[in-house]
Amino acid sequence: MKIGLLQMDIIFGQPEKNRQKVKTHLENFVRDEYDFIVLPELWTTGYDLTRLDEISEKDARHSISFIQDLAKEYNVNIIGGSVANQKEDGVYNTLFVVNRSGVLIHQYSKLHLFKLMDEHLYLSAGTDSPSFRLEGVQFGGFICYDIRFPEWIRKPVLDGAEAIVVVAEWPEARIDHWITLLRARAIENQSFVIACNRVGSDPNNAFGGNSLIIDPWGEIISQGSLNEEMVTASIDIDRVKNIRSKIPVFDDRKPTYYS
Ligand SMILES: NC(=O)CCC(=O)C(=O)O
Repeated sequence: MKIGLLQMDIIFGQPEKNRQKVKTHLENFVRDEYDFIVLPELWTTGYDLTRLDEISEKDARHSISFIQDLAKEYNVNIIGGSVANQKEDGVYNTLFVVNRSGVLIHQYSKLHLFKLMDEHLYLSAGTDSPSFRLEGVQFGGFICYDIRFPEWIRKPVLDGAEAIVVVAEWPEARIDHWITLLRARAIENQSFVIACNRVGSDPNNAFGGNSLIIDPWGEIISQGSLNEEMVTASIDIDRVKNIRSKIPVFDDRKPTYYS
């Protein structure tokens, strides 16, 4: 299973320019025949939250159909990062997943809003399940700040997830937390972690790249730099079974004592 994390810089508040950027990157990289491409959090708008009324999309329609076309054209599954998704009752930060045939198979709106970046003032928290299944693999899909809540990441894993996908705009100032938390989520859940962060900066933050593909033993298989690039790795999902049989954490849990 070949994965590509599109660790891009995001042009602040310019959805059309960002879509063009993604298109160009895919044109340049598709020859490598990926199975999964992952985009970062809020990749159309960045954190231009004060202008969301103007630049967010009704039901994320435009970006979803854009990703659907790319998925079909390049025969690749796309975890379409997240986009600012305008609904009747507010704007959500929504991750969506499109399969190779261009079918939208999953949506998840960020549950934990990050006050330090003003999300609670402009965005609404979602209530969706993070679980989805694609190409015979069970996934949990999360957005940035969510990784600080291990009990939330655990949920899809208890439902059978073997890989955890994360899309993010994580600042460079806390990049040690990003790496440490993601390695911990991989080790404690004995799952692959596939995490795409952005690079570059906006008026408030410089972002830390370091997109990561981590195996279920916690080893980093591939790590991004601070530059715009495609971070890639091929993973063998059977490694999950192998690690889980070596240290049977899931058999040894004592959930009756945990609440
Ligand atoms: N976009 C986010 O959710 C950022 C989360 C973050 O920076 C953190 O430290 O947590």
